[in-house]
Amino acid sequence: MKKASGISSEPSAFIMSVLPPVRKDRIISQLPKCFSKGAALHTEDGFHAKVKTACQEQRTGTVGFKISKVIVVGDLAVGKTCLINRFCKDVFDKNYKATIGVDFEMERFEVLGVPFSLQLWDTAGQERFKCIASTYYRGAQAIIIVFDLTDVASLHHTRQWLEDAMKENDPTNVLLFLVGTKKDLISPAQYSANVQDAINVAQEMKAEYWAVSSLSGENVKEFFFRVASLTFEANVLAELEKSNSRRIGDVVKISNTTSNLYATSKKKQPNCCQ
Ligand SMILES: Nc1nc2c(ncn2[C@@H]2O[C@H](COP(=O)(O)OP(=O)(O)OP(=O)(O)O)[C@@H](O)[C@H]2O)c(=O)[nH]1
Ligand SMILES: [Mg+2]
Repeated sequence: MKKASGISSEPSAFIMSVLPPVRKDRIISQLPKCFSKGAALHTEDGFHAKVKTACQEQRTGTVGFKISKVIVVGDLAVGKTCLINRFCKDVFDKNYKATIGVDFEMERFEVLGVPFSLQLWDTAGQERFKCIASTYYRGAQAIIIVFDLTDVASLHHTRQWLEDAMKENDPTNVLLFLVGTKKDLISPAQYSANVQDAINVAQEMKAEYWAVSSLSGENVKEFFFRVASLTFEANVLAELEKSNSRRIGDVVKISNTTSNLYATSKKKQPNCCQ
C-alpha cells in the first residue's frame, strides 16, 4: 500500500497521469442494489434518469477526470485495512498490523461508460494516531464508518467517529456508509438478533448499512460498487446542476430583465461574470 506521507490529500494532475487503466472487473453498467432497504441512501432500481441521459450524451463535465475522496474511519482493529485490501488486492491477512496515520489506495472504475476514480483513505483507529489521521478527513465525498459485528462497543463508537469526520466536511455534500465487518465470525442467529441495532444507528446517521466479511469476501465487492456508483451519481447530478445554473445565468445577461425569477438566478452567477 502506498504511504500517504508527503502526498497532498487533494486530487492532483500528477496522480491522474499515472493511473492504471480501468480493470474489466471494475466496469459498472447498472446501479448495484442496496444491502438493506431499511437503511439505504436510496432504493431506486437504477441510476437517476438524468444521470443515464447525461452519460449517454457525454454531458458529464469534469466527472470523468475527477478523483473522489473516500475516508474510512472506525475503532482500532475493526477491520478497515482488511476491507480495503480485500477489495483492492483480493488478499486477507489474519495478523493485525495497526495502520500508522493513514494509507491510501486508488481504484479506477468505469460507470455507465464514464471513467471514475476513488481515492480510498485508510485511517488509523488507534487513539495515538488519531490526530495525524484526522488531518486527512477534509474534502471527503463519502465516509465509511466501520465497526466490528462481534464487538457492540465498536458500533456505539461510530457516532463519535462520524462527529469527528463531519467537523472537516460539508454535511450536505457527503455520502455516509455504516459497515459491520467480520460477518464470518457470527452465527446467522447472532446476526439476526443484532442487525436491527445497527440499522437503527445507520438510520439515525442517514447512512447506508452494509455487513461484510473481508475473510470470505462476502459483500465486499458489492459494497464498494455501491459506494462508487452512488458517489458517481451524486457527482454527475452536481455537475448537471452547475451547468443548469450557468445556463440560467446566460439568460440573465442576454435579456437583462429584472424579473424575480432572473434576480434569484443571478445570485448563482460567479463573481467574475457580474
Ligand atoms: N475473521 C475475520 N477477521 C477479520 C476480518 N477483518 C479483519 N479481521 C481481523 O481483524 C484484525 C484487525 O484488522 P485490520 O484491518 O488491521 O483493522 P483496522 O481497523 O485497520 O485497525 P487499525 O489500523 O489499528 O485502525 C486483523 O487481525 C484481521 O485479520 C474479517 O472480516 N473476518
Ligand atoms: Mg488499519
